[in-house]
Amino acid sequence: MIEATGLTKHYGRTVAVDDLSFSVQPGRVTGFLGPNGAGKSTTMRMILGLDRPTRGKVTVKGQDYRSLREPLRVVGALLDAKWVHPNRSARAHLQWLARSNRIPDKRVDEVLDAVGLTQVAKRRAGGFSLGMSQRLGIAGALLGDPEVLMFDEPVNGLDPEGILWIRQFMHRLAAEGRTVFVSSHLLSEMAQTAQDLIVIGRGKLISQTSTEQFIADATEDTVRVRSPQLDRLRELLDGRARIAEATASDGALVVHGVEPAFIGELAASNGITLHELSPQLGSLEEAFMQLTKESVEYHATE
Ligand SMILES: Nc1ncnc2c1ncn2[C@@H]1O[C@H](COP(=O)(O)OP(=O)(O)OP(=O)(O)O)[C@@H](O)[C@H]1O
Repeated sequence: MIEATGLTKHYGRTVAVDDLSFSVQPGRVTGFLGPNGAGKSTTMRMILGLDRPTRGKVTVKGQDYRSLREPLRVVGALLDAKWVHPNRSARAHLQWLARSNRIPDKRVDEVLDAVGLTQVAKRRAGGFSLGMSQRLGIAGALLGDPEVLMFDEPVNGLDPEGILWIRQFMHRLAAEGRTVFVSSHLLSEMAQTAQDLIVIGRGKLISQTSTEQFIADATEDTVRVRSPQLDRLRELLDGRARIAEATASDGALVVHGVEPAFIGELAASNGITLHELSPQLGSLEEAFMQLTKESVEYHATE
């Protein structure tokens, strides 16, 4: 569990993090979402004691990171996948990390296996692809078998296979009861990875909610419908008070103001065949951009 209260960080006149309060729960993947420069990395660095807050505080399992006696056993983090000695092998890199934290060598083989790097453990880490480097970084984060894991933009630059692997791996870690906190500037990615979302912009909290709720709010009652009996369906919909607007586009009807289930039931009870009945997820990115627009503009004019 991670808890921030009034967390604030100034760099000279730049307010990187501004009175941020949130909590990250165990057993779930929590997405930390915000446009570039929103303050995600700064917040993560403060959680890890790499930066001191100007005001406020952040604790991990109720404690300040700096007061943890064996921090690697409590929090594991991947901030920068390229943070390895290029000439060291993957195993040597992990052994060095393990030994400096009094973690037994056998744990190195366990984490190599967990991330699927056993076969290449003797190869020099400097020659690793980005996907392999990310796996090595994650192996390092897992060394102390910590309850809390943090990943800063872990899927940046990865191919679809790598993204899928990371996503599934995070779900597995959360299912084991761990607290998984992962940052991204892509809502579409987070919507598929995270169960909870903490959205920030310009260092300030914009929203803290479940991903499901965020999507429900963002895509509220916009549904695309295709049917060979579209005119009939339109007539039926037009008669309903809850219809806000109905417009035809590329042969489909875009309906606002009602839920998909309502349209499905209406169609079924009138013997209308549906070829498509889809909630509009396209508006998800729009909702995110709308939410964070001010913060992006602020940075663009800085
Ligand atoms: N060491 C520093 N010195 C001065 N300003 C900094 C420092 N670190 C971050 N900042 C500024 O603080 C703000 C937040 O940056 P931060 O890197 O935390 O954002 P971010 O959300 O992680 O962005 P990105 O997605 O681009 O990594 C930015 O305006 C950045 O320029």
